[in-house]
Parts: sequence; C-alpha cells; structure tokens
Amino acid sequence: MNFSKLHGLGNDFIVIAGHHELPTDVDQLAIRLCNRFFGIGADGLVYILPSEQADFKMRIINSDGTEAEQCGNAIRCVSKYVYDHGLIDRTEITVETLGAGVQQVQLNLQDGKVSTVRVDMGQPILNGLQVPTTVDEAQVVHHPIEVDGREFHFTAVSMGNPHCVIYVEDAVNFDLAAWGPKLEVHPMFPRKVNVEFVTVRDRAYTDMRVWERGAGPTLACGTGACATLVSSVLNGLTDREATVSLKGGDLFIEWNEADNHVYMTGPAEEVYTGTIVK
Ligand SMILES: N[C@@H](CCC[C@H](N)C(=O)O)C(=O)O
Repeated sequence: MNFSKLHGLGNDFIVIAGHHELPTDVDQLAIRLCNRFFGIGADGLVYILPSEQADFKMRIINSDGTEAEQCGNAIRCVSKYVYDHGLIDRTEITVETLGAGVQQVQLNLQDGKVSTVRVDMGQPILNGLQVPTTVDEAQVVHHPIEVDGREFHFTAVSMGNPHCVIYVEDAVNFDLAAWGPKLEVHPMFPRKVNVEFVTVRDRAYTDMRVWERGAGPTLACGTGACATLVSSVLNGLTDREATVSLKGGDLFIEWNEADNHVYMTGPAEEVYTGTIVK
C-alpha cells in the first residue's frame, strides 16, 4: 500500500488515496502506522476517498485510533495532495468532512505546485451542549473549570470538533504535559476535547500551544487556531483577523462578520512517499 507523508506546520499525516472506503481495522492501522518508533510516525492517518457531495472526502484518524470530525491542517494537506498528484486540475475545490460538512478550498500555487491553502472552515458552534460541553448555555465564555485544585477559565468552540481555549500568561512556556491530558478527559467534555493554551500579544497576534484530543502535544492545530481566534473575539481580546502563532509556524485566521464563517490560510508540504510493507 502506497502512502505520502505531508504536514501542515509540523502537524504531520500519513496520507492514503485510491481507496473507496476506510478499512474495517482503521483504528488499529492508525495506531500502528502513527507510532514514531515502530511505524512511519505521524499525528494522524488521513484517507482521501470519493465523495457524492464534493470533489473528495477526507477522513482523519488520530494517532490513538479515534476518528476526528475535522482537521484544519489535514484539509490543507489533502488539498495539496490532490492537486500536486494530478487528481484535480482546478484551484477551487471542495472537500467533504465527517463533522463539518463540505468545505470550500482555494489553492495558491507557486511553480505549479500548491504552496498555501485558504479553507472556508464554516461557522463555529458556540452552544455549550452542542460543542459538546456539559454547560447548558448559548455561549460558554470564560467559564471556570477546576483541575487538581487549580482553576482555569475556558471558552468552548466547536469547528466540527470540540475545543477549549484557555488564556495563560505565557503560552509558549506553558507546561502542556501537566495540564493538557487532564483537561482533555475532564467530565465537562463528553466527547473529550482539544485544549488550546493562548497568550494574546496584540489585537492581531496570539501565541498558542495545543494539546490535541487523541494525539497529545502537536506542533500545530488548524481547527485549534480557528477556535483560538473565535474565542479571542468573544473575549474582546483580538479583532476578527489575526495571526495565530504555533510551535510549527503561523496560521492566518479570519472570522467574517457577514457570513459568520471562519477562514484559515496556511502552508502544506509533502515530505516523502513510501510503501507500507505489512
Ligand atoms: N490537528 C488537527 C485536529 C486533529 C483532530 C483532533 N485531534 C481531534 O480529535 O479533534 C487540526 O489541524 O485541526
């Protein structure tokens, strides 16, 4: 079975195309292939499948074998893959996702290859029960949450997948490993949660570090960057356009007032191709 390895700002994926559906043991396959010592190594396994509603369908399995509804960095990687490998020759394409519907994607080329991708990530979901959280409120903004005797405040945003955004003094040096895993499985989040620790530098620039549901600490998270911008607007901390700076690099995020959609722009890179022997 052939695969390609792509990443978006260091959030890396094993990408498999040419199949019609997910294999039945895809959870075990993801765990095995994503292992950084005994496998290829990746944050997730991504399948590009045929779609009846869009040009392609994307399915993303986290490195722990659980399936995610959406992935911002993976959708940019999928978009680069299908264009650069000649599966489509348009620079405006559509990609169906499991939890965020069909997304419109614009490909920006350099020397005939995709260099950056702008994705319409759709409307954020803010209703507490729909994110989902256990908080029955129309918006969950700066809500208290206690972990091991420490109180944080979080803002809940779903971009198809659930996020909990927490403002800290120094996101870049924050002890992700101490708090991320505990917040990920906190009972306030019935489907677990991706956790973003954020420091706002000014109204157009934030630092963010992420602990991902099902994958742990990653270098970047596209949906997490979108959730960060939405949360920062709701908390009055940034304008509706900002750079979200991650460990692996920067994403530019816009939350459009007219259509309420969030737009994400960033790079995608293919780093190698290979064959899975067993
Ligand atoms: N890295 C991603 C999100 C991947 C899925 C996530 N771990 C989840 O379980 O929701 C991104 O770039 O958005």
